[in-house]
Amino acid sequence: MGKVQKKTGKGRLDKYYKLAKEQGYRARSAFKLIQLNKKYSILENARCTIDLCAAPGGWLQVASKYMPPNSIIVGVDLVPIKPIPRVVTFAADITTPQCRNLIRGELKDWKADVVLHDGAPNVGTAWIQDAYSQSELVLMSLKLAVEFLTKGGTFVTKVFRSVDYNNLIWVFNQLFGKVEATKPPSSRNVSAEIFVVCRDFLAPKHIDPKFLDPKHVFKDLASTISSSTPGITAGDAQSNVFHPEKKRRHRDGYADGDYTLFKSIPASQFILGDDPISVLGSGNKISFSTEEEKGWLALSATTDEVKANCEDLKVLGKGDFKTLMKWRLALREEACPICSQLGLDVKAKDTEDATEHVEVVEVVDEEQEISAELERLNAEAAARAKRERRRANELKTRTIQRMQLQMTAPLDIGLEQHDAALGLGQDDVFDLYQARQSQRKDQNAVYTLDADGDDILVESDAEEDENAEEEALDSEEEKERRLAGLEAELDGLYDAYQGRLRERDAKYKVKEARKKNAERDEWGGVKEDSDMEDGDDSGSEDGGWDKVQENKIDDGDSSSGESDESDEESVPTTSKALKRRRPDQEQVSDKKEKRQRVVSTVADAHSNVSTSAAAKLWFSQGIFADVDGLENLSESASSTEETDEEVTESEVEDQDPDSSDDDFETVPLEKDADEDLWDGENGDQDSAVKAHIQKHGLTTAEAVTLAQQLINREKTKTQLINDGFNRYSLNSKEDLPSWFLDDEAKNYKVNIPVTKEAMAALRAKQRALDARPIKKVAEAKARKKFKAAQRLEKAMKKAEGVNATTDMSEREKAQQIEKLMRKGASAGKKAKEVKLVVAKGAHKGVKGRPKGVKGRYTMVDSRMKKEVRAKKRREKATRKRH
Ligand SMILES: C[S@@+](CC[C@H](N)C(=O)[O-])C[C@H]1O[C@@H](n2cnc3c(N)ncnc32)[C@H](O)[C@@H]1O
Repeated sequence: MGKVQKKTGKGRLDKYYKLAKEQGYRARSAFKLIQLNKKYSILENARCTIDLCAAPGGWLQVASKYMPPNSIIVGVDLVPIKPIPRVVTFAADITTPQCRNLIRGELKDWKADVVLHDGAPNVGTAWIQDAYSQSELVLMSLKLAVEFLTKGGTFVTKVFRSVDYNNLIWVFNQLFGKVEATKPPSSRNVSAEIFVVCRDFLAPKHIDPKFLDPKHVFKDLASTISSSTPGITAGDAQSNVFHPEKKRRHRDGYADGDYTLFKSIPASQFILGDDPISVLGSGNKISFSTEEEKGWLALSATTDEVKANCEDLKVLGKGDFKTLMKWRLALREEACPICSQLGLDVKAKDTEDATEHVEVVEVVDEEQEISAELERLNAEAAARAKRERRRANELKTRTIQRMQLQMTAPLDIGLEQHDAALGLGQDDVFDLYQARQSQRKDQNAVYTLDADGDDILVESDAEEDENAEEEALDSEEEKERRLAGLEAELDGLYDAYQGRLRERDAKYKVKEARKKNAERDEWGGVKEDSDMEDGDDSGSEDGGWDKVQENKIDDGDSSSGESDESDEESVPTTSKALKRRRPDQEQVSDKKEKRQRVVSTVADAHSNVSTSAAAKLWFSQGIFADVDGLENLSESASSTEETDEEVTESEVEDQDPDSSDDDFETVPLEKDADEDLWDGENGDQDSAVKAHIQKHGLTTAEAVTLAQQLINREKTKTQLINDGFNRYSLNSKEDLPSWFLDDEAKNYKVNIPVTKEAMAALRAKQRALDARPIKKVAEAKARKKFKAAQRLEKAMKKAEGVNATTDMSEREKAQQIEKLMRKGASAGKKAKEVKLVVAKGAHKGVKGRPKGVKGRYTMVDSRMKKEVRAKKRREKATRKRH
């Protein structure tokens, strides 16, 4: 097939397309013929068929399939058709005599029963053009059909619903007995095609050649476009330059006496004529030959553009024609003396068409402009609204997120209470700059940050307070205080956030539960010593708590100084800032500081903390005899386990006035196994690690790798110690916020390589752990074992009794003992087996023991099971209804 108008998009691949593919048809159009044949039974009785415009051969395939064997099928198309069995094909133009001769040569004297035509011209221009050529093609195919069809034969053709349609049908009716137009279901609705089935060919002896002459058949149509302009023929349908798609072929030939192709039209004909549009379409040039016309040339309305346009009308576009029409109007309206002399109404009916056209175009342009402008404004407004909506949503989401992360605590924080600029938590509390700025706004001072991030006072509103404010703000102390306050707040919020995270963590929950259990076990009872000066009883339920309080009091004057000296690193914050914290800020203290302080004081405090009775009992076992520093470990453990509440500095100060001078507070250590092992800086770290390893073994792949390397002598102890000093080991953690340190700890560390073997060892260990039976199973097994042992023991006792008796002979004794021992060794009574005997066949209706059944038995009925089930079902249904 040549160029075929393609239906684009998914619609092209419709069900007939798929069917055609499935059934091996070359074109989906095959189904059109199948459906036509189904309706009119065209092919079944045909012995000779000619298919005009047959490529790629879909219709030929159908014809070959439905026509009787040995029938003749001839296909013609402009493009060659791939061979089809039983089909002869030619490549020829059906409008040419050559095609006719080829068919004649093939058919010889035969006549065709059916002539098919599904032609579509290969022009891809405007639809009206297509339709016209299609009609011509139809007439050409009809010409061939009437030549080759036998009397009573059928002609099937495709026509397009166009102005030519009725003319064609009229012609068909002259030549065929029955003419019917139909649109098979497979023909797309979007297509203007329609199939005309002309049956019962009349085969008149003489056919008027006009019936087959497009010039005559479509004559009426051509004449509908009349021309009142002298020298312009009806064939000048193309003269409407504003509708070039309605171009028609020049089928009337040249006007009488005018045989030239180039036409020069006098300007007066265009200006004064009734049909200026036709003039523009028919001529090549507008000439100014008369004096009058030359006079128009001199007018201002006749611009250079107009003159250039008049030179060659064939190259003009729509816009140029509009210019000429406007020029014509202008001449007629203002400059043309003839018009005024003639009293011509410039907006007269004769020019209405053109005038209207031009005006409409202008109005449309203006309207278009306005609507475009409107559209633009609307789009802008919509975009703006969308942007605002998005921004609001983002803000909302951020706020919610912060609330969820506990980063925003509206009205909980001193800053926010005073500062509306923070938008009740809408703004980021981590924005230090903003926080400071807003804080200062309260004090009517505006600040900015210098290059180093320090505050610089830019201006101050309230002059009265200016000096005082400046003093306060500029002072280092004030700055430090504020900074410390903010950081403390941040830390507090971060701790709360971590707390939340931990609460959600299942492992943490288990750990907490264990801790509680341990606490329960280790509870030291009600404090005996009740001579505490402090009246605060918040934690007094716990004996351990009280003891820690005592320790703190003791430490306040004695140990703090010592610790300070003995372990300077562990108490890094001897800063004045902490001392000067605001009361509300003091409640939130640095987690790290707390930890360090406790570590430094626990060692001194241990003498005051008594170990619980259970702990004493436990550690009194021989196994712990050689373990160094056990006391410290156990004591620190008990003290820290018991004191998991925070103690504020103020409380410590309350308890001991001397301690107010002290630079640090004693806070109970938050018990954390890992912290004990890896983070603690006390002397017990090694022993704690040892204990942990003894209890759990090596639990990390890194540790196993290192251990294996040591054992395999790949590394020496010295190398390992040296490896311990790396670029991270001397990093100071001083003054860094805990959230930062937590984050650093995750990523800022040496990557110890892990070997495959280490991983395999750990996995094997884990598998062994997993393979352990669960507690209940282990208990059941142990119970069983225990009972077996008991039985055996009992049997032994009995056997001894039997042996001791004098009433029995030795043989009898041996028999009895053997029986007893067998019984004792057996696994106890076995449930006796009950045999189920189905009451059917030989057992049906049997009373008493059925034949061949030994031991215990139960008779069962095969129906019983079903009936019981049915009964249950019924009961259930009745229950539901109630
Ligand atoms: C829709 S296709 C025919 C499809 C065909 N019925 C089938 O089922 O495969 C139209 C065909 O008409 C052919 N055609 C158009 N003008 C022609 C002409 N003047 N002579 C011969 N064939 C022509 C085109 O080459 C094109 O292959």
